[in-house]
Amino acid sequence: MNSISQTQPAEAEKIHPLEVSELKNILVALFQQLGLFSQANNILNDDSVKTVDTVTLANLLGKHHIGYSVSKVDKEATSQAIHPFIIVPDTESAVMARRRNEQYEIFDLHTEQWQAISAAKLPQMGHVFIIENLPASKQNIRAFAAHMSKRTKWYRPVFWLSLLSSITGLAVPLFTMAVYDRVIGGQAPDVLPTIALGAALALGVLITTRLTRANVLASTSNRFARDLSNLTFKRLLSVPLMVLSRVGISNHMARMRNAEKVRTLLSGPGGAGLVDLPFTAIALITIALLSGWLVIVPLVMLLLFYLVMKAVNKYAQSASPTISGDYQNSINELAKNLLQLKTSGETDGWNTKFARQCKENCRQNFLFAKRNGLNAAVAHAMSLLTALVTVFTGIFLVLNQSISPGALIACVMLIWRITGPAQLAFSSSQKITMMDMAIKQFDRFMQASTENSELRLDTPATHIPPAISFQHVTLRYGAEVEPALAGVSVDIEPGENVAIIGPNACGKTSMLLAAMGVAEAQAGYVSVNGKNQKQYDPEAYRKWAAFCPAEPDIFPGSLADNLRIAKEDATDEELIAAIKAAGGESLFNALGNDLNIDLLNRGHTLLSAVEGSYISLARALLKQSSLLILDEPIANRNPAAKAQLLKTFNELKGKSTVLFTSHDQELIQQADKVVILDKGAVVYAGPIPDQSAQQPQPVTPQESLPNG
Ligand SMILES: Nc1ncnc2c1ncn2[C@@H]1O[C@H](COP(=O)(O)OP(=O)(O)OP(=O)(O)O)[C@@H](O)[C@H]1O
Repeated sequence: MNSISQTQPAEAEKIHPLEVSELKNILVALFQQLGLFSQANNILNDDSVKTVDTVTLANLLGKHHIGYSVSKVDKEATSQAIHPFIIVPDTESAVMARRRNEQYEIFDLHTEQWQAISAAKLPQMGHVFIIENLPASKQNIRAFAAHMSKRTKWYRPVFWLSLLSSITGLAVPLFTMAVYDRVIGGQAPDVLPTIALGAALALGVLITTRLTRANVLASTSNRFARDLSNLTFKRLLSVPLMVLSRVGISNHMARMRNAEKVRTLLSGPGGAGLVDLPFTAIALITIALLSGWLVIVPLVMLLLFYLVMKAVNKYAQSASPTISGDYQNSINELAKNLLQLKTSGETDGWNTKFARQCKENCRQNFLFAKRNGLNAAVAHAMSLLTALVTVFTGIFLVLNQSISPGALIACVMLIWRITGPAQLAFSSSQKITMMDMAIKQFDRFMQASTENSELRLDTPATHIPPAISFQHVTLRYGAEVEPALAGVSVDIEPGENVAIIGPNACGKTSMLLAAMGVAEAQAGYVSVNGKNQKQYDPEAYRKWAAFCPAEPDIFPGSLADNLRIAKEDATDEELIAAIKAAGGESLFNALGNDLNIDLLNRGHTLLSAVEGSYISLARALLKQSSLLILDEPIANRNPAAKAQLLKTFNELKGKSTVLFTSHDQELIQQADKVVILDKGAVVYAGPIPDQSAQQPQPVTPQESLPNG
């Protein structure tokens, strides 16, 4: 995928907050014009894309791997456009246009024809989405570099500001020289005010350019960090679950933190030092002009500086802490399992482990800090030495009267303008190494395959309950482990209510995850309405299918915030109806019938697991989907909540296809069909067995069903 395509939504966000009429049709037409007919159909048939604003436009281009850029309407940009482009004016409706030879054409949505138009008639105010490359383009293996190059504008002002600041930075040494040689040596005090005024002016310019440049660099690095965070997060969401679960949470956190490392690339003194480094050439040229061959001395010293610092840096890097990752993992684990640890009373072992890691972490960090201290001290000493050697060599030139004393003083002052940035750049070398690693990791991550592809563009028919068929599904979570599902074949009719039951770890959840398309089978497939589930657009499919996990996930915010994750535009009435249908009336009452109370901060009480499960189930019910996939929706409910949930289940019959796992016999009894799993294989699939026909003694159906 081209990284560019995903960098722009944040840019697009601020440009056109209003909904743009017909933008969806324009986007569909654009895809058709680009020859991407499946993608065009995907957008056209996706019910969740009702209206398109510029953010959605950017997201949809990104989703379908179209590389694009957004800028203010600009003749130069549009005249270079190879593909059709979309102009979103500030006031009028959006248009799709293209350049044909020397002429522009705009697309008429009604006649579906291109019509010639003069350049002057194209909207002049607004933003233009230029299509840069199509999905077939080769994957960019240097995603970060590609992203950097998109932000072309930042380095131009930085270049000019740095140049100006380097030139005005010459002022102080040169004025000092003038004072020494002309005012003192030449006995001409009358020129002093002019020199002072010039020096003040130069200093003013120097300070202003430095401040402005610091702002540009800080804002650029923040933009990078923001874009990279967005890109990483989006990519995380589109990587298949199996890949994500193999990698682990700490890695995801490290990835998100990479953006922070990149933030330090340009901001701060290290960044300024790096930017200034090429401009030290100006100081070197000035030294050469003032003192001739004396310039060789700082040049040789700089080479020595470089060699010594390289060795010292290597020495410092060899002490880079290696335990940081493990230490961070321990902290995460500790925070997550604090309650279990306290209740188990087995804290001694953890204490010892944690204290050991803490001590080792401190030891490694101390050693590293010590070596970095040495690094800084050597860099400082080398700077001093360079200045001193220049002074000592220069004295002979002064005594020879080859150069004036003022020129020597100016040269020594200029040496600091060279060694200063060099010192800063060297002291940032650790940051640079870390950032280099972060960039490489980012590039690798951007190459990870995602679930989205041009083969997955069908949108499901969301208004009818689907038929679902598991066809010889075999699913394993790792090469070395037994399959969680082994050749599972089950047919589920539209509107059927199916209970998946069996002992613990028999593969019930895995079957639900396969139906959701988040766990991918290695063999066999799941078909939905006769189509392989993998043909559907993963986002559209999961927007439609309502899933309730066994472990509730509560996000910071209120009950309303937590429920609207499932349906953004749900009314308060819908939210209340959903929480009640999930059996969570008691939770709603406990919250004072207020949807907007912060769940995590209400008097510092936390939600119980069952309260959380009401919210998870309510989220699923809120979607009013024709496909419900529920993992243990009824576990540990009180009788009133359970009765309500049984009623809800009854009401769903025929309207939605429902797959659920449960150990609750009453709920299982309501199902139209049961699938009994054992060690990942189906041992029975069909209507609830008629117990009386099989048993000589009448037994309750509950007794005959496997009880997990
Ligand atoms: N993400 C995963 N990574 C590795 N193994 C997994 C993963 N999820 C499940 N498993 C393994 O797959 C097998 C089936 O697990 P699954 O959760 O599907 O069973 P289950 O019947 O739902 O169990 P339970 O009733 O305990 O919820 C188990 O052996 C489990 O350890």
